Amino acid sequence: METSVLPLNLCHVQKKLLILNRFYMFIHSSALLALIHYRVFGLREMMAKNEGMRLNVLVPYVLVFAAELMLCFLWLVNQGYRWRPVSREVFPERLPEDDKLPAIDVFICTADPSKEPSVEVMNTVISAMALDYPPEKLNVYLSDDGGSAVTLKAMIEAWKFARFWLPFCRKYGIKNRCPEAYFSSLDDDESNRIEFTSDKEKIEKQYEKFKERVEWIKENTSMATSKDHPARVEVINLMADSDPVDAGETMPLAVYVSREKNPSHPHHFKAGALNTLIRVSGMLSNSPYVLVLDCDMYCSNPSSARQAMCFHLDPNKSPQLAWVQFPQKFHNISDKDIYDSQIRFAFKTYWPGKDGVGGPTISGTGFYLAREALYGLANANDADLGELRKMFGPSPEFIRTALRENSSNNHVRNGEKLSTSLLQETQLLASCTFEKNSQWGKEVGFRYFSVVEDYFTGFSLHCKGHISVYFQPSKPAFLGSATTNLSEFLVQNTRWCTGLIEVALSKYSPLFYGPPRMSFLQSLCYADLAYFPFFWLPYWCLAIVPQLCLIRGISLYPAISSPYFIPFVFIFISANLKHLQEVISSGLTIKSWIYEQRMWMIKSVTCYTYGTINTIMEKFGMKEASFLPTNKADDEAQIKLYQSGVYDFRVATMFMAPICTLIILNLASLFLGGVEIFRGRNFDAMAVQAFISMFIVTVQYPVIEGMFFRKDIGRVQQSAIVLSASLALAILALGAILLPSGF
Ligand SMILES: O=c1ccn([C@@H]2O[C@H](COP(=O)(O)OP(=O)(O)O[C@H]3O[C@H](CO)[C@@H](O)[C@H](O)[C@H]3O)[C@@H](O)[C@H]2O)c(=O)[nH]1
Ligand SMILES: [Mn+2]
Repeated sequence: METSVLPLNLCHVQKKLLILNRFYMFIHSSALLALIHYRVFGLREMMAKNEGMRLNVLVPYVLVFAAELMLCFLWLVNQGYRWRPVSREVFPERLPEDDKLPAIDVFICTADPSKEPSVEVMNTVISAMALDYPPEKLNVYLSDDGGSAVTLKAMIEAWKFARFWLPFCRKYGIKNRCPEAYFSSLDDDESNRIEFTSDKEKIEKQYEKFKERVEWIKENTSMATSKDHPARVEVINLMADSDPVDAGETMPLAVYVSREKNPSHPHHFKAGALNTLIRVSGMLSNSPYVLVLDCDMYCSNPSSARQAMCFHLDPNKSPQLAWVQFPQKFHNISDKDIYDSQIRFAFKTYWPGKDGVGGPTISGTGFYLAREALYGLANANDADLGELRKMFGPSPEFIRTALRENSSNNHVRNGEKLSTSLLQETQLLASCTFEKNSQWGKEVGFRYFSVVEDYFTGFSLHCKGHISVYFQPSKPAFLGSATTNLSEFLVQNTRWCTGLIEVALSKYSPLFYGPPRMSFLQSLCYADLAYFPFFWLPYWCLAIVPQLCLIRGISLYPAISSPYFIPFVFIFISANLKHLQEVISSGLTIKSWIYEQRMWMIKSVTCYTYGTINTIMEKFGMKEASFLPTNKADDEAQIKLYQSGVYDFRVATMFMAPICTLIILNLASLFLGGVEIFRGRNFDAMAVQAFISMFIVTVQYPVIEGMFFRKDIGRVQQSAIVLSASLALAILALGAILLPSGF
């Protein structure tokens, strides 16, 4: 046995951050205890004094206290990821020889060529085929949920172009292997040799031709997607005419899969598509590892496969390692990322923290997963065929591949025609009835329980004892298109919140389901993700109750002269400084801190609120689950607004109204309360409430601008303003009726 083998990867605990985090947890929680102490005693005092028993004073006090308790609880579950943040390092040069590397199946999902432009999707396909990995060990599967002829034809074109692109990349060691990104980037670090320059010109022309052909296909083929079509599996290598341009160049296997769709069968959105790919690929290549990509997430750095293998092939790794997650990064983030489209918090702060306590959750795209983990065969070792059918469905051929009883079917790549029986089998595996009476979506494959299939599948695998790893390379491995307009962003976030609340309000609620199955800290991390949409409860409350009381002169917070004023101020400052520290150590500036605060408030009163309502309606059967893919097609005017940091308020009234109502209400309370305070009444006791309104109004200033001062297309629509003003008036009137004057 060799003992001096150098490790393939290292894990570093971020010691300084760990100490800072734990110190912060300690002092912040002490201040929270002081706050609770103040509230409990305040309540007792109120009860003791007879006049204090007036319900209309007690109710606002109790509401604010309840909101604060909720915030304390959410703060508490938010600490899991702060406990032990880590970072990782890999040494791909220490990997075994190419011929000893395991094969990888790449899964790319697309659903609709009008929302997900084919050229962009094909760039993802091409960049995946061009990963720095032995091509005979790379198999790229594209799932087309729209069953669109455009996508199939475009994929054939992509494959033909890749036959030139791959040798070019290999020959010159091109680092950016997504053609669109490569040709539009200015930094050209390749050599300037004459041969290279002429080759580059040639390939660029071919790329332009490829794009033209895809455009031609789009113009001459129906762009319609269908919810009712048979299964179709095509091996692109066999379809593209195979005049051997570069004889000797091995190409990865490329397969187009469009599963059968039928309106009377649930299709489970992306999770359903991925499960079909698992089965079909099991028949055709059956690689032990799987890379999952969204159709817009191209491989920006071809090294990711080898980097991931530094974990999966580590001889010292735990046999439980199921996936290596890379961060989601985006190519279209503005310096002024006003919507926090990059989801900084998750990928820069949260995931490294989770990595220290059991591993990050699956983030939908950019992860290398061990196929076996999805089969859950560990407990089914000596299951008989009957039991296996109950798990995997009625295909003995597929079961054999899952048990790895037949060697992988490499004949497909070698140019042999797909045998009719094999083809029929894949079609059966992609049919919409195949999963009936099986464990697909439950115990096998990606889980269907929630529309955030990534979160729930990760949770489920972690509950089964698997672990995962988060790796952030210095050069981003994958780049996608983030949603950069408010409308799209709010719809997407509402979908996520709906999915998370589905889990939070179910028997899988992480604080209950997690602890017997995973560490408490890891359960906290999952709980935090599932519960954060509940922020809407305290946010609504704190945006209305203190304000109405301010107008009526009812004090809900300690006076400046009271010793309890200190913990309140401390909590506010400490929480915000911590947030600021996390923003700054993510490499951003104080501006991003304000953007995040703003979006947090906006999302709370819209996405989080509607997400909860959606889930409750689904539970009562009043609404069906849905997954509307985001729009990835560019809208020039909208991109311009985002790039210049101007909010685009062309948003459905349903989203705009809650935001505007609360802002108008806060403006009114600031004004009316301010007048009273100016008259010399009770400033000492009302200061905190005045500050809350002031804070909200200041942070949300761009919305005020959008309502009253902007004239461009992105301003808030008149109808939304009128509706919001009326709603705000109604709330004010209600306050005036229900609350006694404290002056
Ligand atoms: O019925 C569907 C719906 C979507 N998709 C594909 O799923 C991917 C993600 O969809 P997108 O519209 O980009 O949603 P996002 O909200 O941006 O996706 C994030 O959130 C999802 C969970 O809600 C995860 O699955 C994704 O990986 C993650 O990037 C895309 O490639 C779609 O083509 C399908 O294949 N079938
Ligand atoms: Mn997306």
